[in-house]
Amino acid sequence: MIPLVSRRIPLVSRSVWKRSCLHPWLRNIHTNLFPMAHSRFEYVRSFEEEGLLDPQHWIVIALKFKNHEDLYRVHHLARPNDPPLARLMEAAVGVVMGDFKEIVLCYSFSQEFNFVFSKTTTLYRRRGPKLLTNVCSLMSSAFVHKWPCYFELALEFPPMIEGTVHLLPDDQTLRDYMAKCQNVCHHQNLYKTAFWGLVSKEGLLPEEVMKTLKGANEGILNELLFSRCNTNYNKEDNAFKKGSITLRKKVQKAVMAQNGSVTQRSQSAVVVMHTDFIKDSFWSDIFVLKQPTESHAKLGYLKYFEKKESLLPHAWIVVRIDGKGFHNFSEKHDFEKPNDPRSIELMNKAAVAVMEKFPEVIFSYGQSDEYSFAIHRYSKMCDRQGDKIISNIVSIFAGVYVYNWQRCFGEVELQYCPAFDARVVLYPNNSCLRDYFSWRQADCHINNMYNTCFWALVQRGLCSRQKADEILCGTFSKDKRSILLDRFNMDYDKEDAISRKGTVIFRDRPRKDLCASSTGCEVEEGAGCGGITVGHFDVIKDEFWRERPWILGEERNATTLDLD
Ligand SMILES: Nc1nc2c(ncn2[C@@H]2O[C@H](COP(=O)(O)OP(=O)(O)OP(=O)(O)O)[C@@H](O)[C@H]2O)c(=O)[nH]1
Ligand SMILES: [Mg+2]
Repeated sequence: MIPLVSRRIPLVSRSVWKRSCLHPWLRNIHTNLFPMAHSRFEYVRSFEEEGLLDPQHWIVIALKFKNHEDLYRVHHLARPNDPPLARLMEAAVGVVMGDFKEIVLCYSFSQEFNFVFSKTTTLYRRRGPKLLTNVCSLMSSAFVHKWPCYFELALEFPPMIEGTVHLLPDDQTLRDYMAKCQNVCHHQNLYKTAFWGLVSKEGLLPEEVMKTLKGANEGILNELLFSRCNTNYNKEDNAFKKGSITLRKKVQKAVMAQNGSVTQRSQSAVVVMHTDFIKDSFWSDIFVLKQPTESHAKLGYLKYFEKKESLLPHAWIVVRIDGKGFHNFSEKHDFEKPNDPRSIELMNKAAVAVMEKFPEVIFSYGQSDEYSFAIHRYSKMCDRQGDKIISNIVSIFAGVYVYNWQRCFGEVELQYCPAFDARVVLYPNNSCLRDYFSWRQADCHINNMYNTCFWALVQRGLCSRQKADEILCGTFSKDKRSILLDRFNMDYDKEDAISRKGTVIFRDRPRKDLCASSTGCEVEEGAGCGGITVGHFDVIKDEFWRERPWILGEERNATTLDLD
């Protein structure tokens, strides 16, 4: 068994943060040592909302691949449906359902996915954004991870997935929701089959086909397929006509005991079916609902069950991404301690990709397994719908993370698909926004100093992890500095800025005259290309912001706080 201390101490930001109240910088502000210090920056946490979902409702996480059309075009996939792509999507759904046992059902077709969490789930205390982004990012990373199993051609770009959360109060609503999705699948697929049928069989241009099919109803489409494309739609593959239903089923499995005898055990397995679940039989025989339900024709009312949260206009939007279970992930992939440059590089690549994809993101800051993105206060990104913003960003981040894994980690194989959660926080003015980033950088500093001492003590064989914790418990920044200097001849300030300060990314300055040396900042070599600068600056001091007033659009009063 791993001693509690090994799980608690190394790089666990929250626990180290709690101890950080002993840091002199914080000590000056608040002398109360326990429980948590209330630094001037820490107040920014009070802007965070949890987004708890009502109890006893089915939770549906609906995802849609936004760059699906580009995927088809760029990778020359078969129209109207590409079978390997469908199998890849099924495999990615399997990964998500394997990780989240609380998902009881998933209905997917084309580029849309509906993951249903059980009514009673208490996963993440039913925090909507956390459920949404974990599922969304895992879907993205699984898609990228599994792509080579289905295609020889390399994947050109990661998926961009937009997600929404739907809260359904009873079994009838769940059935209606699913029926509506299968209806959409049917109509979309019929149209697509007719469209691409005419393009390929008659050599028509897509624009011409669009004109021909304008306003065509189901009967016309069927007839057109039959007479002009020699296709009987009823004989098309059920996987595309009806979509895929993935659910858990009890199956009997033969298990061999130690004495060699074989017994049958009932186990839960994920199965995929392509059936009609508009009919009663699905709900009475396969996915048995507790309440009686019936088939409804009018389903328009379902749109009111989408959880929609419009973010306040003119407020700064911060999206913070955090790796799921990265303590284990880093152990599994043998990350260097306390900081692995490969991991930092990979996180930075993913963050740069987010900034390149979304021009609204004006600034970002990352450390350890987290990244925060500031979206311009006047941005209308995704109509300022919080769930859409976080899902778009987290899907790109996770996809690029996996996409670049080999580039950064070389021979080290990715053992499983990583997931990230994301939350959105609003800040009313520049001052609060700066305090937010100061808070994150202070956290980085505190963790890093602690971890540098901790691993120096442990890795150089001076003591056990438990002993190192005892030595460092209650120490101030100056104590840690002298431990490093006296015992290891390490000057903390000369350690890499990338570890001490984290990584800052911002859109390039319009002024050409600003250079790294004049600001005293440390900029990575080769950074600054493509209109985005990646560096390791101090964003707590005024200097950074004063010299780059275009980032926030205005100046603010000087802050007197410093790290030490
Ligand atoms: N060795 C090593 N570990 C790292 C590095 N970056 C991140 N980690 C690990 O990632 C963890 C991130 O902390 P948390 O986000 O609080 O922990 P978590 O395990 O991801 O848990 P949740 O975020 O709650 O899912 C750290 O505690 C480290 O264990 C690195 O460069 N080297
Ligand atoms: Mg984490």
